[in-house]
Amino acid sequence: MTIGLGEIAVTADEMRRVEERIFLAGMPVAALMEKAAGMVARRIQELYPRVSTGSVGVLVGPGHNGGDALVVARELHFAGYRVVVHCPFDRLKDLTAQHAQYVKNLGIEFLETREPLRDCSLLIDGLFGFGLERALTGKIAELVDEINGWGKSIVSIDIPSGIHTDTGEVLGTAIIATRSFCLGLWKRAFFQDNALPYLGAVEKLDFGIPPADVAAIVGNSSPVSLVSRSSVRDWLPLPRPLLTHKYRQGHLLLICGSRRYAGGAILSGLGARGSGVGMLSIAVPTSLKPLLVSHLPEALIIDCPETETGAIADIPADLSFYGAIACGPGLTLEARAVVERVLEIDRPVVLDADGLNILAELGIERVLNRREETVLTPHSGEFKRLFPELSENKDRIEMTREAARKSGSIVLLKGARTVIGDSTGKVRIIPESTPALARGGSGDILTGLIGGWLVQMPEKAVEATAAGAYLHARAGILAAEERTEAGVDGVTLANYLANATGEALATVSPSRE
Ligand SMILES: NC(=O)C1=CN([C@@H]2O[C@H](COP(=O)(O)OP(=O)(O)OC[C@H]3O[C@@H](n4cnc5c(N)ncnc54)[C@H](OP(=O)(O)O)[C@@H]3O)[C@@H](O)[C@H]2O)[C@@H](O)CC1
Ligand SMILES: Nc1ncnc2c1ncn2[C@@H]1O[C@H](COP(=O)(O)OP(=O)(O)O)[C@@H](O)[C@H]1O
Ligand SMILES: [K+]
Repeated sequence: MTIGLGEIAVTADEMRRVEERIFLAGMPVAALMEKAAGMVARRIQELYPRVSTGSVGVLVGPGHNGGDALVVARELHFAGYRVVVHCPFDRLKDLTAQHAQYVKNLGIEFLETREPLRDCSLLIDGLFGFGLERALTGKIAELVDEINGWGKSIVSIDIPSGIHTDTGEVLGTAIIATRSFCLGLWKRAFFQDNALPYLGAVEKLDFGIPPADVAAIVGNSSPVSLVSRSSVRDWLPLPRPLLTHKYRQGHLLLICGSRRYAGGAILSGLGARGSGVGMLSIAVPTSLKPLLVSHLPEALIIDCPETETGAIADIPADLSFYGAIACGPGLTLEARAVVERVLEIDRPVVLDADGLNILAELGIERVLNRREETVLTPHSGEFKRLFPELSENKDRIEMTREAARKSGSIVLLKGARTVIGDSTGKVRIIPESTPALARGGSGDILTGLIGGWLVQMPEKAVEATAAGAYLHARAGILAAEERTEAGVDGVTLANYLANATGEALATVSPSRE
């Protein structure tokens, strides 16, 4: 897209309004369906060649998703596939009904019952698209459940039927697709954790939506955008100026660890190292100092007096000396006084783990009026403690947006798809990641990494947060590709950060020549 929005993820309502503009401008509805479904049919032929594919069963719903499916059935039939159609609905929208009539007249078999679909090797799901608003029930729900049980390859058109386009919720039940072709613009569900198990491999088919129409509908609101490699490249303060020195490349203070949780401090330090930060100081309980020195020889270790149980009691340093502070991993709830002190300082702060749990005890108002940016990085459990009134919401995108607004902070909600909201209402999503990161310690790396970028670009706190989260996910993906999903421990993940950064920097940038 060239409208300055980058890639965005839209709601069903936004998609409908964009579509309406296109129709109003004169594009016939049937022509748009022909374009979109034609692309689906071509991709199916590429991915499932006729010679190696048995018969194809096409599930047709009552709306235009069903119309798309009928166009696909027709095109596959012309391409020589054996195609059968199952449409368990009496009333179809006009355009869909017309396609159904033509497909019947071509001699394509319409199955009365679902049983014969078992003989197909590929199923096309055109039951419901973004028009689905209520739960699947009765015979349709039974059909979906039975088909899922067969374990066949299923290609969903636009979105797996039964998935809510915006929230990704399962409405009653939903098709578990092998592959989903999202039509035109990414729908939000493609980035909602709830929907991930249903989507299979995902691909967007771009059938030529004028950017001006997208901008007219989405541009003036607060769009949900996807963090891309090229945007990360543009945000990172790299390459560095030739004339620089370590104090110009940011001085980050990490506050982390306790006698009980020493590893969190090391991993946060390794994450910060991955940002290339100029100077790194790490405040830890005094008994952890030798350990930290041995793992992070370049860091200045501030040994802090300890409480009886080995938490940081106080930090013997002027906190305003540092460019930014990242605080939380492994602290335990005993470090409350330390977190209170950090929140008083006019410096950008990243708060994670026990830093967040302590903030939940103090009350979220504590960060509302901070003069410098606060970045909160909760996983869903920490989010619930911080924003209990929002946690009933099923929509991770909207709940992150609301949390950011309420706290006047940048809120990064961790998960399979990480969501970042800022106090202006904008939301950014990390579009891909790997379950290899679902492992203790991955989050500690992220805290240090975001802190490291934040201190190098304090005036662009949202971008620093988004770049950190993007590179963290990419490092996980690259590490898992080489070492399997079982091989991505925290230290390994930290080592792959440089690969992820290199990959982002290698993206071609015509504007930078
Ligand atoms: N984006 C684009 O530009 C393009 C979009 N295109 C395609 O159009 C699709 C959207 O089409 P759509 O609006 O007709 O809605 P769709 O998803 O087919 O379903 C709505 C139908 O289902 C019914 N229904 C709903 N819930 C139900 C339930 N639980 N149980 C039973 N029935 C239920 C509902 O009936 P009603 O609520 O009126 O009773 C209505 O009839 C989109 O996903 C894409 O594939 C392309 O062709 C061209 C380019
Ligand atoms: N299924 C998953 N897919 C992708 N990323 C995941 C998944 N599960 C967890 N992650 C990522 O791993 C990290 C875990 O962080 P966190 O829960 O704080 O763990 P810890 O505190 O043990 O390090 C987060 O960045 C999160 O987004
Ligand atoms: K569908």
